[in-house]
Amino acid sequence: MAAAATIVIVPCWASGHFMSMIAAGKRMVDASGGALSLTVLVMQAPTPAKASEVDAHVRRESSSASGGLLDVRFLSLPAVEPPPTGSVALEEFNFRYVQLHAPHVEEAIAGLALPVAAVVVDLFCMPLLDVAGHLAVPRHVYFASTGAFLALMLRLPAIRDDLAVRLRDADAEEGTVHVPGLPPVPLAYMPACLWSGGKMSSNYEWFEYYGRRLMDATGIILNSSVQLERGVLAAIADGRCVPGRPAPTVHAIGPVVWFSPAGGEPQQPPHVCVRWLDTQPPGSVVFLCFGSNGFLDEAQVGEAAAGLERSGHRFLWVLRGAPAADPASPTDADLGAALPAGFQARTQARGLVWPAWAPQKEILAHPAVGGFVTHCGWNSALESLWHGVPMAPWPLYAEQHLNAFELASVMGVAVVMKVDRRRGNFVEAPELERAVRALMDDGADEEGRKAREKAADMKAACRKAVAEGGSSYVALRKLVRGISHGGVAPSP
Ligand SMILES: O=c1ccn([C@@H]2O[C@H](COP(=O)(O)OP(=O)(O)O[C@H]3O[C@H](CO)[C@@H](O)[C@H](O)[C@H]3O)[C@@H](O)[C@H]2O)c(=O)[nH]1
Repeated sequence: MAAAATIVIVPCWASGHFMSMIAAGKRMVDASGGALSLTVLVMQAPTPAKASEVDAHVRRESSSASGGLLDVRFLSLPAVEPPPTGSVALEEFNFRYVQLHAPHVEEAIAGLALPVAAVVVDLFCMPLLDVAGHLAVPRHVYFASTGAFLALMLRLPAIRDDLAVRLRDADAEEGTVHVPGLPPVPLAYMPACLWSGGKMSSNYEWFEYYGRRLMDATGIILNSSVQLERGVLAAIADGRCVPGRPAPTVHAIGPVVWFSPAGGEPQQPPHVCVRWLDTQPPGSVVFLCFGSNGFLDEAQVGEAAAGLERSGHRFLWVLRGAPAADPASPTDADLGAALPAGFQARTQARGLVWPAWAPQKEILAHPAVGGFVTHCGWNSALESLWHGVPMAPWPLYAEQHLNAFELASVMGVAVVMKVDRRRGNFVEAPELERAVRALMDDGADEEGRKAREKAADMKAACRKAVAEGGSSYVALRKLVRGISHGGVAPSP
């Protein structure tokens, strides 16, 4: 049937956000049974490397969407001149860059042929909430991270003074922070976007702003589920985050990962990493990967190589090189130069180092993979849980330290690994060796055994959440019903 209205989504250009939001948008359209279409307004990314990543995503998604059953359209917004970077904090730059798109977003929405049922903006595109407000269209925020980070952000304005003082204190590492619904969070696990290098981050005030603006949304669409984060979701719903004001309804529709039987879109012919995994015994390989932006410096690569070698375990290591021009885009690594002399020769019988983007979803779905050393980007964590793979958290930036705490100390699906924040999240070789052994040694380590069991439980819980009648399935349908009935025609 032809769609009667469209959902407009405005994703942020970062891959971990962009792909997650497209997948969520498609899921909404699918759940509407054809009553809604999806219109994706694509901002040109501010750097050439990110712009080409976004182009690749749009090309791939446009071809698969047109070949499929879903009504999905991509509209490119006119390019804007990025604001000067200078000494401006990253979040301020992003905010100003997004804000410059507001007139183009308004014009694009006004020019649509179908009535607009809702506008959904990424967390980092929050200035565009005002456009939807101006057009009197329901406005939702898509939150690609955890409910725990959402609870903390909602709480930031209320705890500003207390937190600001403590985060400014270089010796504050011993304290804890109260995130509603979580056990006390040690300061060492505070997100790096709030606290880094032993002091308050220059981005702090922007996250506080986002926390405040979240309250202006009609609803918050969250890539998580009640099964994964019952405590924090209850705390948000009970109004424990913002004193005296209920938060907007949180629609926990996750995990939003791809749901083909293999858990990804298998490449033909299979990728080198997958072909190598095909030759390894079940559950024997530890996989190391650090998301779309993560990379390790030279000293850390040497230390990680030593830890992996001493662990004696099989490994698949995605090793990216330091960014060249764009600080958020790692390059393909020159393995000869990056790895310690002789490492590859000594470990070639049991290890593969891959220097470029790898098919992570396919890798995590592979039966040979038994553990995942991850930077704890939330998509990576969800993909791991979807396949029941236990983790060793190695957080690097953004909110990843908080995710690491939740995975290890709340969900119990990860073994703790000591990451030295004061040394740029450095992990010593013996610590990596210990964590890999704990994760992979069969039954030898109690923490590892529990993490494997819990990860298997979470695999079942994730699948149950999105299956018919599951909490995320129900939340998605409720959201879509609400959107279908609340749509209004765009302004003439
Ligand atoms: O070689 C690679 C590297 C990554 N991926 C995929 O890229 C995505 C990475 O997403 P994520 O794990 O969330 O990491 P980031 O790209 O770092 O994501 C950003 O966005 C996330 C969602 O808000 C946050 O949780 C992170 O901290 C933030 O860095 C995942 O789907 C991976 O499967 C690959 O397929 N191959």
